Amino acid sequence: MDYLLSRFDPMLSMEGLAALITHVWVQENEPESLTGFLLGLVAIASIPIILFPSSLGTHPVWQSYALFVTVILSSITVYRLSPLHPLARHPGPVLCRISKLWMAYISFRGKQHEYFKELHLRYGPIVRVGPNELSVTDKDSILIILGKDGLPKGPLWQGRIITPTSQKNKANSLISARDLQHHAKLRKPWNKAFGLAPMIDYTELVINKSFELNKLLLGMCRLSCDKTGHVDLSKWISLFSFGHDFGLMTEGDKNGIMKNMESALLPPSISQHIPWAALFAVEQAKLRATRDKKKDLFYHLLQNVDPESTADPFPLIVSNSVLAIIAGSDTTATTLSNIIYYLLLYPKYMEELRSEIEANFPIEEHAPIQGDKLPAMKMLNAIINEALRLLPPLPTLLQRAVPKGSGGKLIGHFFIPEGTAIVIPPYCLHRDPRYFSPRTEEFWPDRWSMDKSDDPNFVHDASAFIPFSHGPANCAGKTLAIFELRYLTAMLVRNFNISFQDGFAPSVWEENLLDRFVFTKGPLPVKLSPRAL
Ligand code: HEM
Repeated sequence: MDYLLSRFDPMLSMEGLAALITHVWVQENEPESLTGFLLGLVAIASIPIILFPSSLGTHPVWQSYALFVTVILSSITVYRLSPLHPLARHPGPVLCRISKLWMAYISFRGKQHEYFKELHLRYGPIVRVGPNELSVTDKDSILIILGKDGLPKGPLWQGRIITPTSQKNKANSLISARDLQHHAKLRKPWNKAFGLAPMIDYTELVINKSFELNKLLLGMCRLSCDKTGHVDLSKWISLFSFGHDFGLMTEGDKNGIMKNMESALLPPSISQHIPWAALFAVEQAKLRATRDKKKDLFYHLLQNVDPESTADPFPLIVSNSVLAIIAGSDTTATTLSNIIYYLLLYPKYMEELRSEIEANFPIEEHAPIQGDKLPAMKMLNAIINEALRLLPPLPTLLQRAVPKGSGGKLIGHFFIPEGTAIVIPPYCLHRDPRYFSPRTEEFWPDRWSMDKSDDPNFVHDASAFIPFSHGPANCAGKTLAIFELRYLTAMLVRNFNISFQDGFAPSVWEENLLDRFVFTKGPLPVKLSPRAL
């Protein structure tokens, strides 16, 4: 005893105690600012040093800090792995249960969607993918989590806040609004801006943009002596989608905006901020506010601004222009490129689709592609759906969270404690044989037109098909996106013969798809020749 007392060090003992108390406090009160949190830790760890300076005679100061860090990390690890943790009953890899750092690494590698699929295969429909996070692939949970009376957005939006330039812009960003009422308020102008009348204006803009792309591609074919253009179709499709009348298709990406945007998707997929986008948005907003009178999305959003909530529409248009660019361009461009990729991989469907398009808009007669006929074209829509099923452009992180103070939520047989984040990964649901089989992993558009009664083993559960998410925070631009997908696919397939360039290994396309919250893609080198000049 005397020996123990003689070895007792008040500074180190208090350091250990401070670390345990800090862990308990952090558990209850999640810090919002990383800098504030780190400064707080240094301040707490310094208290024992200030109170017991005499101990410094026997220990260097760094030992005191090292002990604090070791105790707090060990305490967190033990608690997260222990049966005392509220999510202890849910299976998941040890590294995921200990820390989010492991998932940040997986995210960095870009194959998060495949990792989630492996986890669900190994552990079942509910997997613990983070210390306080679950991933769920039971389709019955979709309504409970994403539906009308579902949960607000999850903590990932805390870190992904776009337009961080000012509080005003933050408060106006629809996609990162975590409070249900605030989200509903911000969503109203978007819903109106995608109503029937505005959609007529947008379809005209999409048709003009498609003509522009058609003309550019034809021009490239004409330039070569064999009338065959060698192009990276993925790049041109991106210019088309991102172009949204920013002149990128005709002038090219002179300022590297698109390139910047793609590289800017990596940091937020790990830590989360895209400041350059705010600058571009401010430019766009100025342009819109001063001289541009086109009846595009910005025009309609401004028309529907709630005058009580935003006297000055500028912050609204800034955050919305970033949102429209980010939410709408990569998603549409990747899906369009995926559709062409699958059609090149499965020429049978290219031919069937071409016959359907020709039957409606014969190329010899120069019949214009009519938007109102597209929804009834079975093969066209089956092909689009099948590409969205296999490669949903937002593959993994549809995230919601049980709010603190709510008391928790019952999801099926499971009670989910407050503070838990829940992910519904479309990529995993879409490739789950419980919902789509047979040929679950194959591109098989016919599944969309088959009659269930033809084959008792045939499963096609469209309620598990959620490329645009579900509920009050689903994709606001879905109608526009679907129109763009239908129109441009029909135009390209009718007007051009398309094939992979020699030497391009098609498998590289899927290898290059990286899950950076939305998919980013690599080049799609194709040969194009006009079907009628
Ligand atoms: C193929 C194309 C597209 C796909 C697959 C897609 C998919 C999605 C998904 C999965 C979400 C997330 C919803 C959630 O967290 O539950 C979303 C949100 C959103 N999308 Fe799209 N999107 C596409 C194109 C577009 C376009 C063209 C626009 C508009 C220009 C757009 C605007 C938005 C907006 C504003 C949100 C946020 C909605 C909210 O938080 O209420 N999207 N989209």
